[in-house]
Amino acid sequence: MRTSWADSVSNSAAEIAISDKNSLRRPTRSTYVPPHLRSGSISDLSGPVSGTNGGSRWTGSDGGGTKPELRRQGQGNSYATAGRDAAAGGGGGGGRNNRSGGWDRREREVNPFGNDDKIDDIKQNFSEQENSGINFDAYEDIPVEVSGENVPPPVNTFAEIDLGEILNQNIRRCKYVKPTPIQRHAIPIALAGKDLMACAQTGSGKTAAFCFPIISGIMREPYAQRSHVGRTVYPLGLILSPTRELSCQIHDEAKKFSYQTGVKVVVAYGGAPINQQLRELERGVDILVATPGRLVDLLERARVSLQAVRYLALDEADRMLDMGFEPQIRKIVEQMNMPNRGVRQTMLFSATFPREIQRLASDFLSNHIFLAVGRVGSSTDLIVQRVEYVLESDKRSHLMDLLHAQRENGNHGKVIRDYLVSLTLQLALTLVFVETKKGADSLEHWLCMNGFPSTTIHGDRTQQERELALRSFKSGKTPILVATDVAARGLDIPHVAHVVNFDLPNDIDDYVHRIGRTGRAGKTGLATAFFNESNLSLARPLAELMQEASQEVPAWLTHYASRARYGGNKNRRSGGRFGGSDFRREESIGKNLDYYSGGNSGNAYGGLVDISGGYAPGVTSAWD
Ligand SMILES: Nc1ncnc2c1ncn2[C@@H]1O[C@H](COP(=O)(O)OP(=O)(O)OP(=O)(O)O)[C@@H](O)[C@H]1O
Repeated sequence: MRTSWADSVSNSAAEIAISDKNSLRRPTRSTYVPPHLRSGSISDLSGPVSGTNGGSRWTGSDGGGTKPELRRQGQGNSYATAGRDAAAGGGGGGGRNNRSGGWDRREREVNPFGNDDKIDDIKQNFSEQENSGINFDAYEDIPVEVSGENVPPPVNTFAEIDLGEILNQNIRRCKYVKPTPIQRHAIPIALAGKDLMACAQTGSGKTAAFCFPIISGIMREPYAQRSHVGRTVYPLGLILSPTRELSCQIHDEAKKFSYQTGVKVVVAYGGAPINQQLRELERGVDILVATPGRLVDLLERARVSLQAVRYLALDEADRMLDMGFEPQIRKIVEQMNMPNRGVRQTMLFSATFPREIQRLASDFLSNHIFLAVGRVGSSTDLIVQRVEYVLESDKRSHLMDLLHAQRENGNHGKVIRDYLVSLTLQLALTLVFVETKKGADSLEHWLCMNGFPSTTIHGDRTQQERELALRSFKSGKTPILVATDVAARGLDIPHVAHVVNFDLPNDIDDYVHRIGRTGRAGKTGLATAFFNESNLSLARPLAELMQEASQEVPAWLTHYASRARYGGNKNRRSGGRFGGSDFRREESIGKNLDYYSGGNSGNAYGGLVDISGGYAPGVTSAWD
């Protein structure tokens, strides 16, 4: 059995267990009405609703739960004006609608950029060459596939998007000079209020692609004040992710993006003391970033209600909707009073999107736009992939050889380069993936004994240990991290130069996410995999993947691939690159229907479009 599975399931199971225990123990409060039993809107509830208009604030002035694109009509002026006002106020305004929520957070808000807050300096020093970390050349000519109705055109610069001055300042503080391809396409779609299923390669900036529109949308909300009823809070935005560490990371990013906008972002995840999270929630929340287990707990305690959610984003959406998480997600989205699809705006993001998960995901979407940027489900060309035949019994000595070679090349440990000028730490970190939690501990111990400072992250460690391990790895104190699949998705750790698949996963998508911990944001990386007879089901998809990424495929792997039958369903790639094209299109073609021919005429992006190459509907895309 794969660890990735065991880990995520055991993590979420642990979170459910906590939640079950708590809900059983919790004394019934006489005043408490469980959210799912409340039939009315927030405004129907008696009790002190803090906020000018209670339930109607998120529905807009019509009070009727209109779609964002409808709501936004005619708001352009106030939006722009408020942005100007905020800018005139020195960049510290409470957003376009002065989202004070009854308290002034500006004084208390910690600057997530540290002291590096001299916007004018940043502006002055800005140039594409020196900034950003993103090598945009690496993303030139990237194939883009969009399908759906009335797709807004992409933008080339952040300036073309009306995000408002404060958000733009934060983008500059992040040193983002221009949008990445996924951001160029996804942000205008999301700002138009469309539901979105977006696939883009690992490390290509998906987090900002869903955070910017949510923050901007909340800043546009006509009724600015944050509401709560008793101790229940009503976030407007909900971002779900599969692991605690990823939720923390998204939270950190979102806090940077929303700095001084007045939009408050709170994180809730299992394994950490819930009381602290409850206290944070009580101070107010506009965007809640959460893992599903802890969110269910908060919902059952009625400390969070989803009734006001206007924006729902699932990061690593294919993982969130696979067998491990799907029941929990369905419960959260369908049984906890969240506004229906079509009323809320739903955005699903991942680097991989198998077709069967796309089909399942459409239950949560309304007339969505499908967007694929880059070779979906594939690795980026920035990652050099090597696969080596290594017997189980030889794996440790083989790893040792790799690490020694790396050390000799001066590629390991901490090298301080140009300290006085840039204070940049140039780290070369190695991430080693193994199958089991026990295997992780044992390999880490062995590496340490052999003079390679290492640490480990997996589901059997306490959250405190996990966070400590991650910090120690990031800082270079322990430049080797031995991990199970708990670290496979989403984590954005600078300077990971080498990913070693000591044990290969069973699923090619997991491989894609694992190696995607390196070669991020335009930087190059190396991924080495140890392959042997126990990985036969992966031979074919791995060989295909490497070939497509212009990697050297060893002859022995090609041989195994030609003999191999596909293992599980998920590794079957016929009919679409890892679900890299819109399943609606594939199905309509299968049924000989022209799904996109109706209702799209007159819109430049109304049908299936390859923006880089410009092929017509029905023509196979660059990676099919
Ligand atoms: N426009 C931009 N300019 C420069 N850097 C950017 C830009 N957008 C994002 N980044 C940086 O790129 C890195 C990768 O972004 P992010 O973590 O959002 O990738 P991702 O696509 O979500 O990856 P994964 O699929 O692994 O989750 C981050 O360090 C982020 O700060």
